[in-house]
Amino acid sequence: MSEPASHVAVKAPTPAQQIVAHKFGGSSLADASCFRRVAAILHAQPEFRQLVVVSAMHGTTNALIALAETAASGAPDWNTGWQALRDRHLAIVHDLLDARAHATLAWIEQGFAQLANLLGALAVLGTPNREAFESIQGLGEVWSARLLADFLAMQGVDCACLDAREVLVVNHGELGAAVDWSESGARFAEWRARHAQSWLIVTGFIARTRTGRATVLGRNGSDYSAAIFAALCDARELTLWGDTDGVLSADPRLVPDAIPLPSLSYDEACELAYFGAKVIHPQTLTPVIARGLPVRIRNTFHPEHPGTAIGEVAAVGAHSPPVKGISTARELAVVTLEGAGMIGVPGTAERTFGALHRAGVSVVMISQGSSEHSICCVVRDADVADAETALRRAFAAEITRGEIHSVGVARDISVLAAVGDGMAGTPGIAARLFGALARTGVNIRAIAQGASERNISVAVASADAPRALRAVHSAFWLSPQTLSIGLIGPGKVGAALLRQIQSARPRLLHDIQLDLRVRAVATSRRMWLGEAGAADGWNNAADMTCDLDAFARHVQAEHLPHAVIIDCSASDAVAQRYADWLGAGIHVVTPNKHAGAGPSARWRAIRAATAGGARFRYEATVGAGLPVISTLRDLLDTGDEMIAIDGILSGTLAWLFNRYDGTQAFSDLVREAHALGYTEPDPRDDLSGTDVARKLVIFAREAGVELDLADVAVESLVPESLRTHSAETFMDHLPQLDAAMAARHAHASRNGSVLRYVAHLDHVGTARVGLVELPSSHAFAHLRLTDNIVQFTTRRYRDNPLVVQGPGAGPEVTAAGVFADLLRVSAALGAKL
Ligand SMILES: NC(=O)C1=CN([C@@H]2O[C@H](COP(=O)(O)OP(=O)(O)OC[C@H]3O[C@@H](n4cnc5c(N)ncnc54)[C@H](O)[C@@H]3O)[C@@H](O)[C@H]2O)C=CC1
Ligand SMILES: N[C@@H](CC=O)C(=O)O
Repeated sequence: MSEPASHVAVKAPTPAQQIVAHKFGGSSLADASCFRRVAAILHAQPEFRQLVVVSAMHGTTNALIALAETAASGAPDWNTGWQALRDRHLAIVHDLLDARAHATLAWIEQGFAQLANLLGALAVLGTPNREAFESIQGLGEVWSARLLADFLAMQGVDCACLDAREVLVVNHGELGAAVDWSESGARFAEWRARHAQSWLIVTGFIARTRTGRATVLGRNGSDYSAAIFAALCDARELTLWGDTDGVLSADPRLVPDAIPLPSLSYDEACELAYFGAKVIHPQTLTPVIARGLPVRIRNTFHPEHPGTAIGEVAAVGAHSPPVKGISTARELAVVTLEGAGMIGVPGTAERTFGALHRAGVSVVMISQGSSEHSICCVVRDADVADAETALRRAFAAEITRGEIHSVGVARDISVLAAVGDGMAGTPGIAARLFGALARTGVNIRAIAQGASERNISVAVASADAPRALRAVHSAFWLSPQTLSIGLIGPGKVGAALLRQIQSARPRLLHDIQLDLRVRAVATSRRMWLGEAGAADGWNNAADMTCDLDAFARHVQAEHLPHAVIIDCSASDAVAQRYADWLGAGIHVVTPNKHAGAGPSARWRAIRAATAGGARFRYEATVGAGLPVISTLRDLLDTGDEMIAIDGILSGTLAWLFNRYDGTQAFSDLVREAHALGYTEPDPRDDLSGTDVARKLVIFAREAGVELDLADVAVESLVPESLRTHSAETFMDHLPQLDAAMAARHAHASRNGSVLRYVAHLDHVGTARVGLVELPSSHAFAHLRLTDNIVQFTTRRYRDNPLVVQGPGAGPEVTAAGVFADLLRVSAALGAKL
């Protein structure tokens, strides 16, 4: 009787004895210096025994396929391409092996002679021949493996080179090339018995069929070869060397700040590998998973980087996010079968997918609502006509009877999938995904999530895919929350805002991963469109005429999820654009009062345009940096009712009347206020009371009181004679204000009063602004500098009104108010504020 298995003395190799496997892709073997780099990496490994699987040199396989196609088409000019490929290989041999190159040159020449024979035969046949094609396609791996082996041997390495076609036997089936493990294992053991060298260099991509014909393993075949040979050698670990620092969290061409993932489980790697993360093909993982072999993805050009470790369970650290990465696939289509005839009928799904199978159509994603009224799937765009025809044929009878009323097709679709083992059992993942898509204005066409909860896939229009990908990537904190910002009006407030953003950017990026990118700046005459993070250099940029359409298009970049326009002008023409921008999903932040106090029809259109989700924030239009609009909103939102609003709403007029004591000219003070940046671009807007009247209209509309600028009774301090001049002429004639102001001041002083420009609004729409004499005991008489004061009398604050007081003008405080609005928009978009 044989001993129980547990007592059999198995002498397992110690880790030190076990072989480690490496695979180098084509980009790692592009030229002689790449070969040297690969050799240096291998020499740096601590392991004594190494298996090295190689791809063809970069571009060789495509060149061979092109040559085979040219020859098979009967075109005589394959010779030029053949010569170029031969010259490239010979040049690398000369560079790598110098005087010791004779033997290598001899086999390279032989190899190219063999290629010439095969191409000649194809040219004579004039038709593509699979056997010849596959022989030709695989030559690049034969050459690169032998060349690396010769180079290592020259360096004194004890190595053997294996042409995988000697041992690796595969059958081609529906799932691709399937390994005949028993025959391959026996052949490899036999070959190994004759080759005891400690380093083995093996050709990737190529194999033989059972009948001994040369064949190839298909897309990413070298990775698959590496996994197969690692399994045959019972390797301890497999490293796939490429040109990225591991598997990235998203396609870096679409998400430039995609991050390398430190670890993934096999399941996560399979999910991510399917689309987007092209660094590993799922097929590669099959032999690896079966043996629990750890895999590492590393960068040949950055070998110090640890890359991504793939194993049975991803290393879970404190910072392991539930979503590891987002993959995307383009060029897809949604096919929908719809009709009441499907409800409760068993076999509809079987018939649908059977028909697609028979038509050779691969199904990328499936979704069916529980009503069973429709079933939809995503297929490759190239297959969509076949899919539609197959379904129409399969359900012809039901379509004729009206039981199925449509086979719908939507093209230009991309699928985006959020992937991570940590998603399973974690509530809120889908909400965050869908919320991110909603906030960036992306419509979802179909949704699928398997019960493994490891992957949520959504189908979206391809035009939306880059924006959707970036939004979702940042929603899961895989990259910063990025806002593409355009600033209109880099005057006093705008310039202060640019400085504030510039100085806060590093902190926001580091602390809360919020990336505020000022990518466009416009004045009325010129604009700058760029990519920089804070528009530092816009002043030196070449002049470009201002075109607000081009400006908005640039700000709403396809590759950035959120766009914000900040209007720091005082322009009515700019305010006219808000509704369009908001309607297009661009958020608007502004201290410009022309929208809030403009024609009421336009105001309603602006508010209506926010229905799609774009935010409109305008706190700095009243009280500059003071929280007055938000205070009123909070009162009303919590059920309070506005009875009256009284106050001093102009920083300029507050400052003027706080300073004016009759001893100096009023006009000198106005000039000073202008220079300090308190006044409107045209100081008459302040002196005429219009600016205060606008603020009152903004308050009224916020409180739900219908009011237009014309409804406000306004006392202007600008004499009739100066109302129609240009702003410059007005400033020249300012002293014309002095006599009247001196008289008003003297009168107030005689009464023991002070002059203050006050505003009053009540819930029935009474609105007036004007200069009044107040007793020196009045609360409004004790303000400092540019202080505004706003007194809210409400149902709750009837006897003792709620008062907000503080600086109400000046570039810095106003810019801070605008900045706070920008951060509120960022928070609404998901920033961790
Ligand atoms: N200065 C302050 O204390 C406060 C200002 N505000 C508001 O902030 C805004 C800016 O004020 P300031 O910076 O003081 O004015 P400013 O005159 O210094 O700057 C205005 C800027 O807007 C630009 N601009 C004008 N028309 C334009 C157009 N059609 N297209 C593009 N750009 C245009 C100008 O070139 C200039 O760069 C105004 O709406 C003002 O009412 C609000 C609260 C306080
Ligand atoms: N010119 C305005 C600026 C703020 O709106 C003022 O003085 O209040």
